[in-house]
Amino acid sequence: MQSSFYDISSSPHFSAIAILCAAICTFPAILKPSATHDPSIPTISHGTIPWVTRSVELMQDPRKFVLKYKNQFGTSFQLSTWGSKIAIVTEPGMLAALEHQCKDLNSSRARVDAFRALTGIHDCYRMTHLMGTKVMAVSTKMLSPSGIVKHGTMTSFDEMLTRSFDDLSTSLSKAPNGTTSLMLGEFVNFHLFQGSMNSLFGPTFPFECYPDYAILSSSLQIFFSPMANWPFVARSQKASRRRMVEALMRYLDDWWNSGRCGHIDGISPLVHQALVMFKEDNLTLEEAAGSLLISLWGALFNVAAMTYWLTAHMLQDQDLYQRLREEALSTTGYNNPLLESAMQEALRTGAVPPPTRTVACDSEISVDGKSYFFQKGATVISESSGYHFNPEVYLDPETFKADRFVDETAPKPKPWGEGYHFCRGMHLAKLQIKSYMTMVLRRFDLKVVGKQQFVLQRAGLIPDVLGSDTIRIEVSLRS
Ligand code: HEM
Repeated sequence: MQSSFYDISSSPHFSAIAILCAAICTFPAILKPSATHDPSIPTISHGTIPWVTRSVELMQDPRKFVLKYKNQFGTSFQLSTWGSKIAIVTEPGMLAALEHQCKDLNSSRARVDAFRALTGIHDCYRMTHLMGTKVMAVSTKMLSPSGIVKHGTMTSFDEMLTRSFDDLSTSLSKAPNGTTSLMLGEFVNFHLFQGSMNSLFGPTFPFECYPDYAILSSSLQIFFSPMANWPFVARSQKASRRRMVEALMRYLDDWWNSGRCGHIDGISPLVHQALVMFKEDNLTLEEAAGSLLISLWGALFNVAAMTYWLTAHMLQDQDLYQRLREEALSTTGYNNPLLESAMQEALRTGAVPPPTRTVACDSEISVDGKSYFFQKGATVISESSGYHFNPEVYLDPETFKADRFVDETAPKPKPWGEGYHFCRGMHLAKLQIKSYMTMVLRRFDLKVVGKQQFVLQRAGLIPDVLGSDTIRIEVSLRS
């Protein structure tokens, strides 16, 4: 990605700047007296600069932050930012229990923030409501294990992935030395984008918008920041985001204007039904395209991050690479025990944007007999690394052990969220990761070029595979 003054999202100090800006924007809030409350959630001390130091520490390395304060305070703790609190819960079940007891704990603000960040469409309450209610009900059915089989979701994913790898094979066979060199994040994202978009939208999807998707997905931190709407900030990233929305509007245009009888070639029943609902609820074409962009991102972003992480680990360990390849070559499908286990280990050690909720009014809830007070306006973040790196659950948690889950009784990782908003796409995601890995293992040789840093970076709380990738690979046809 080109770098300029405007591309400040790539600066390591961006988190600090964003938080400072948030602080300035919310300054009046700290002048109000805060409600008196039972301080049963331990609060982390301010640090050298009140309201700033700890927020920056959290954004710089969320996993390290969570593990450090979990050791000190236990499963939940909070920090003060200007005018509000961030409560962090680290154990599976806590977020679901909170949601269950507290109707005032909701995801609306997080959804609206995500919608605005990803689409640039400011007025998005109708869309977030529709997506969170009617479309979610359809997703639950269609993305279930039986729904995936019934609607051929993996078939269309596999077909397009195969075609995308066929194109790569052809270009490799014509290349003078039979290899191509590129960044691992690019390799993973590009081909998954082809498969995933085909399975959701069909072959008329504007696949040429991939470069804009790549820029958008590595610019999220800046779009989530209070500076996002400043006119001179991230102009090139905003242009990519706009082009994505426009490409989806063109994709929809004919169908949208065709009345009820139109059909989009190869579209998944899930997206088709969502479009019918968008029309029935009188969304504009732009709002419908924005909603598709959200679905597109939700379906691809985490799958690509986890696949990247798994591939990176495989390339770092030649013995594992060899064993995965032998397994892939000796079977026909992709339900292979070592691959399954290595994928679970990637899901354990990788990172996802953590589920986030807002507390609409002062609330007291109890979890496992312990009472917790949440102040109105507080943000609740559920960070699974507290569980995934707990040595009482996973022996030697910092080490990537590909065989860890060959023993099927080992407790499975939980990167899927929980409660009302748990991941509907988890079954599909696992199949896609395994399909991608199996095809790569069967068809190509990958080699890391030079010494690279194997770290799954986050930009703030969001994994940033494309923006911070340092792993260059050489790809050739399998020898
Ligand atoms: C490795 C891949 C994936 C991971 C780690 C993952 C993780 C998550 C997490 C943590 C949530 C909870 C969000 C929250 O509570 O705010 C979630 C929700 C969801 N995910 Fe996934 N996801 C993945 C892949 C997918 C795929 C492939 C799809 C669909 C094709 C999908 C569809 C959904 C849906 C529909 C929701 C519910 C959103 C809501 O209710 O707001 N996910 N996912």
